[in-house]
Amino acid sequence: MTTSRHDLDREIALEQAHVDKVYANLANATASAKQVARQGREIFLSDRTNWMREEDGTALFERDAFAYQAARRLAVLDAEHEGLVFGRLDMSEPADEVRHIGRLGVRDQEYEPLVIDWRAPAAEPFYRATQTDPMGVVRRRVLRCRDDKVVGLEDDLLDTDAETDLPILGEGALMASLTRARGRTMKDIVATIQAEQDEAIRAPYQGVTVIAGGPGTGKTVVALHRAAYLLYSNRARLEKGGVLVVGPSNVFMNYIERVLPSLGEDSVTLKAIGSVASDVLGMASERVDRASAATLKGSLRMLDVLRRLVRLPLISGPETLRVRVTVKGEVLMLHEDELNRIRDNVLSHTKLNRGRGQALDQVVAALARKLSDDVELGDDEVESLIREQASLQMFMNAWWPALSTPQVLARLADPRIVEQVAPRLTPEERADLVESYTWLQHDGEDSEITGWSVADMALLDELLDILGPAPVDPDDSDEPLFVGLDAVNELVTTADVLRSERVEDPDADPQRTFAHILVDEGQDITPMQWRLLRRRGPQSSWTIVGDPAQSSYPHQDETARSLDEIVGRGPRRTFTLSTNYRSPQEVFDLAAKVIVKVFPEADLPRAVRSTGVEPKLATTTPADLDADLLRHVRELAGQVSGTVGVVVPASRLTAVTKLTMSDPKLAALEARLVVVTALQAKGLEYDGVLVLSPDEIVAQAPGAERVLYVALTRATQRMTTLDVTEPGTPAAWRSLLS
Ligand SMILES: Nc1ncnc2c1ncn2[C@@H]1O[C@H](COP(=O)(O)OP(=O)(O)OP(=O)(O)O)[C@@H](O)[C@H]1O
Repeated sequence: MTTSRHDLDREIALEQAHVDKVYANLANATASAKQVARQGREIFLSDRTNWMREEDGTALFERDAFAYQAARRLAVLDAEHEGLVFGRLDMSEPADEVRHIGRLGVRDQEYEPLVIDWRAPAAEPFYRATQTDPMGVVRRRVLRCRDDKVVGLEDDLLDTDAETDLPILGEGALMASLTRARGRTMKDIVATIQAEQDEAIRAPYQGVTVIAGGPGTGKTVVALHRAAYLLYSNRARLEKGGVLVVGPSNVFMNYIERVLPSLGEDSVTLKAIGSVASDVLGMASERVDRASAATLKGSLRMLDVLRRLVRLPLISGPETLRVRVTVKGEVLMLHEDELNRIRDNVLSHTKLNRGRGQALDQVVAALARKLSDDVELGDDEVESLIREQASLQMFMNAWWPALSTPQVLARLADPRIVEQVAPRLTPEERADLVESYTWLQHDGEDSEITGWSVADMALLDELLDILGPAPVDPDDSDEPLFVGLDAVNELVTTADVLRSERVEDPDADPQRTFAHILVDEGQDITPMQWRLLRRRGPQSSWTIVGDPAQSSYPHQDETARSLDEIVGRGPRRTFTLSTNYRSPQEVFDLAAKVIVKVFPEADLPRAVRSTGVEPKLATTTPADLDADLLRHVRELAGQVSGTVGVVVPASRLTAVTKLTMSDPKLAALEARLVVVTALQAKGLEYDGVLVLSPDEIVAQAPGAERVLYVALTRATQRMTTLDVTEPGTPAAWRSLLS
């Protein structure tokens, strides 16, 4: 490989000339797009009777649609200071053709391509060509740019048989990119996508695409590039229908949020799993239940509990659950059994919040049937006499109130209710469930735990599906809940009826739906959460990213069944990524030893690089913990130039955060230092990682050793583990290493 400074400078100057031309053309296109937009607006705003001129305006818009698109995406890129051009292909077929590859396509005045969008078919060889199959490429060049300046380049000679005098420069773009210090947010990999990753990115839109592979194989970053690719190849469908990207937490969403804008896409909705249902619930959560409750609440067994809960009336017992009216001096009553039958009958085909009218009708009819035959009144008269009675209205308000989902779920704080609605759970599970809602009794004052949990969001969303939306104002519950037949008299025409039903359509699903849903860390999505997601995409196609070996939800078979429901009969394709781009071999070898003992079927990727530095396995005692922890974290911070992550068991999060902040040296690191639980660290990476007390992480996290495996696979450079044990007592997890 030629590496002389002179050659390099000459080639950089040549590339700079092309990049300058690209920016100049783009500036022209943007200026003309803006001008056309302005003219278009003026035309539309001018005299509305001048139809010819309006048509002119439309034509202008169509002709310049390309410029608009480019200008819009450029505005996003500008904000990111990313280099627009990052690659070049020198082709042998077609002979001597040169293609520059970039974040968006740019053409010159003659409509000749100056830069090809990385997602276009013509750019595919940039990612797929190899020396075995050069795909017509002689030389592949990666350009490193800072804003609009070319600062370096790396070449690969792909067609070794081709007679060429093209210089081959540089030392490999991938390694340069992998060894850079990490910041707080994920970067795009558009210049260094590898062939197996490219296949997953460009997989067809339809059905379900599963991206599997071990830690650090690029599943997340590949999935995000896939979202950008799908927007490019199916823009009309996806911009209209929307793309939803779901991840495990807000920290994770913040970590990945810059990737799509850096690829010029800003129209994607990003949500943590605890926020997906905020569209209908008006709330979100990040709070994780204790392991046993989290697992139970994620299970499909909760469906039976919720359905029974909705059926269970708020009032019960022969003295309370009865209705009594008087007609012509005759007392008519319905008792618990009869009322329960009506309730079951209505709820067998109607949602509770939509069924009140029917339930009232059936109660009235049943009461009317009780009237003795010798009362001489027409059926209609009897029914309207019954309906008028205040006792009936009061009974209906108590028996069939419009319910909000939190009101219903909150009933699980009462052990007597749980006893009735959860006969299939074990006594321990029932106790776990009640215990997880004790915060509802305390007004949240003395307890650290307040508010609904992430798992509750899926239960609330499910309840909404069972109940139907509550009417806007619960105080109006004597009124018909929705405009229905009762209101027809006031309407004039059939069209009015239809229109009115459209506005208040009680059968319309309230949640927002998407055309494509991308789920990251899919191994942690519980079956109840899959149901929540499916309601957001009944017709959508899916990209599902995950690694079962990192799962914190223990019942994988149940999860697999939920996933099968999503797939239905649609096409499903799986891509398994096999190279670990994150952790050095020394770090990953240690993590691999842990996971194969407990999860032998784990996908173990091959680490792409090695640093020669083994992880450090340190031990301390409870008494020395604070001092030793600070010492080790300071040491790591001195060894790496990027981020340092302290991964702790959940019970120590607050204490360790305070401890590190109280140390002036560590406090000075500011954004470079992060303290997170092992669960929060999912999907993230840091240059230096300290894993505190692996044994406690195993004991406290729902996925036990699998969550420890997550913690042990976060480092890009160096890792220290710190056991906290009494002198002479070895840490239990170390036995997994032998
Ligand atoms: N082709 C590539 N070029 C440069 N960097 C890459 C490439 N592929 C992956 N990486 C980098 O490797 C790191 C790991 O990627 P990513 O987080 O997507 O992996 P993952 O498979 O989702 O990991 P985990 O399962 O642990 O969440 C990231 O820093 C990513 O940018």
